[in-house]
Amino acid sequence: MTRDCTFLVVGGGIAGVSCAETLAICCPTESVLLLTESSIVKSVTNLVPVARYLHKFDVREKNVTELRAGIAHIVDQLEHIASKEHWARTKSGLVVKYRYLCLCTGGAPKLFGPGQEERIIGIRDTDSVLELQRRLASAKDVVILGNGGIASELAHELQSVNVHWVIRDDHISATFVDVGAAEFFQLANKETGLLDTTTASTAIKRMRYDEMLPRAQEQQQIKRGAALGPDWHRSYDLSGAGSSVRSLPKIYSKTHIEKLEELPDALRITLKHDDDDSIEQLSCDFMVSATGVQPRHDYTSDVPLQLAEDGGLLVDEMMLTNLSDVYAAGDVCTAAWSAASKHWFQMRLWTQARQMGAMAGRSMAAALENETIYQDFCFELFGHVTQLFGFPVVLLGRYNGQGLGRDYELLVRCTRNKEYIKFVLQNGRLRGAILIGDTDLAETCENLILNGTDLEPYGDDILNPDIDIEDYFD
Ligand SMILES: Cc1cc2nc3c(=O)[nH]c(=O)nc-3n(C[C@H](O)[C@H](O)[C@H](O)COP(=O)(O)OP(=O)(O)OC[C@H]3O[C@@H](n4cnc5c(N)ncnc54)[C@H](O)[C@@H]3O)c2cc1C
Ligand SMILES: NC(=O)C1=CN([C@@H]2O[C@H](COP(=O)(O)OP(=O)(O)OC[C@H]3O[C@@H](n4cnc5c(N)ncnc54)[C@H](OP(=O)(O)O)[C@@H]3O)[C@@H](O)[C@H]2O)C=CC1
Repeated sequence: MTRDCTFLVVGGGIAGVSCAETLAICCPTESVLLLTESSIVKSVTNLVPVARYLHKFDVREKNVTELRAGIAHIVDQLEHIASKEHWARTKSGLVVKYRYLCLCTGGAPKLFGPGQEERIIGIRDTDSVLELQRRLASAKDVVILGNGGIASELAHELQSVNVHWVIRDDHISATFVDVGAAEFFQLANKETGLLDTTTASTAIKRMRYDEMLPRAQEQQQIKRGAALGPDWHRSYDLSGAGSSVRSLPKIYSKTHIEKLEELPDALRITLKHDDDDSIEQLSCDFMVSATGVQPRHDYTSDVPLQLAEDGGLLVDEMMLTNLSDVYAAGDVCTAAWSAASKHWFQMRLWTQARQMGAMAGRSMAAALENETIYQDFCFELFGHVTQLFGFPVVLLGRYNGQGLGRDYELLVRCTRNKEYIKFVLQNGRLRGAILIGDTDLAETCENLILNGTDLEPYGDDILNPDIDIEDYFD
């Protein structure tokens, strides 16, 4: 069995669908074929600009048959790529001859432990959330391991269950925010409902911080499925079998798991606290290992695909891999140019999956037409819009001083239970920002970062609540 197409895109997540849609728009007379494991694919809807580079959007699941006209599909799994001869083979034995190929096969949760434990789960796709829900229904104690996006969401969303949150850092949500913002969230969480906004007091602080260096990633395990959409937890009841009185998660900071034991009716976890090497034991019904993503490329190729240290397929600015006419986008790839970018770096997020998918589509279309194109301007500035602990959050540029060494200053404005604004300044220039709450500062910060405006003359006034900096710089 064989099939021909000009463009073959593999993966029905946001990267694959964005790539296929871009190709269908750029090359309406060419054949675009989407090869996907599942007939349910993801697409972006309700795209709303928050600033010039920042967008909010919803992710919708739809049947692959509902994709725009001009995109054909096959529900199957990629097994092998013969890049020199320009064909790919699927698990069911179908050979697809292509001119250009794009790999958008996403990632899988990287679980803690050897991967055999029945009581450790990861969250990635709809199936994994249904499994979480099933286990929660009879659970009284749950451990969350990890300090990134999923852990932060679950710590806020799980109800009627005792949540034990084990983190290696000294503060919560460390992949996204600093210690000050973490305190802001925890305080707001405790005081929700008691807030009197009229008496909220504002404090401004300037301080120097050391860079928080990334730690080595550990255990890995491969699982299937397209990743969930933003606000995925709103569509599911995440209640346990315990008391319905809302209790805050118990946080075990600067703590490692020393040992895991699977008992007939529980998981016993031995914790070691880094500060004093003390040992503590916990028993839980199950543990959610929210410990990051492992790029997923469980197919073979005639020429080995070049991998980055984190296991991603290395791609250049045009999203091209080391294989001729083979591109990659989204969670499966690692941006080779990331380290050299002034204001952008890679994080495995929806926004970047969408941008990379579209960029790969444009590159493939340009290659077919023999045209030269440039990298999209969206890769000039890192931007992420999300929601943490019920607050809108905007992250811009090197928001945690990533890659700036020790050579930067922080300017922070905090209004309890209302807003937390952090500017990362280097040589008087804004290099990054964390904006929590309805600050309306996203576009101004984008401009200040990209224009490299000298903010030295304004001193701490730059965050003075009595000065409208939006007006100031417009
Ligand atoms: C619980 C959760 C919440 C998240 N929340 C947010 C958020 O709020 N904001 C945000 O920015 N990001 C969030 N993310 C991250 C975001 O979902 C991912 O970065 C993004 O979805 C990656 O898209 P992708 O298309 O690269 O990969 P995926 O969505 O993983 O899609 C990969 C696709 O490839 C298919 N595939 C894999 N191998 C093969 C093969 N051999 N043959 C055929 N098909 C194959 C898979 O079935 C899948 O359809 C979240 C992730 C998770 C897990
Ligand atoms: N709102 C949003 O934007 C959301 C985004 N996401 C995205 O989905 C993906 C998956 O999320 P998630 O799994 O939370 O991944 P993240 O990469 O966000 O976080 C992984 C966390 O696990 C920690 N970790 C890794 N290994 C271990 C270990 N062996 N023991 C203890 N802790 C460990 C990491 O610590 P360290 O940094 O020290 O290695 C880090 O805190 C990510 O790309 C994330 O950005 C998910 C949910 C919400």
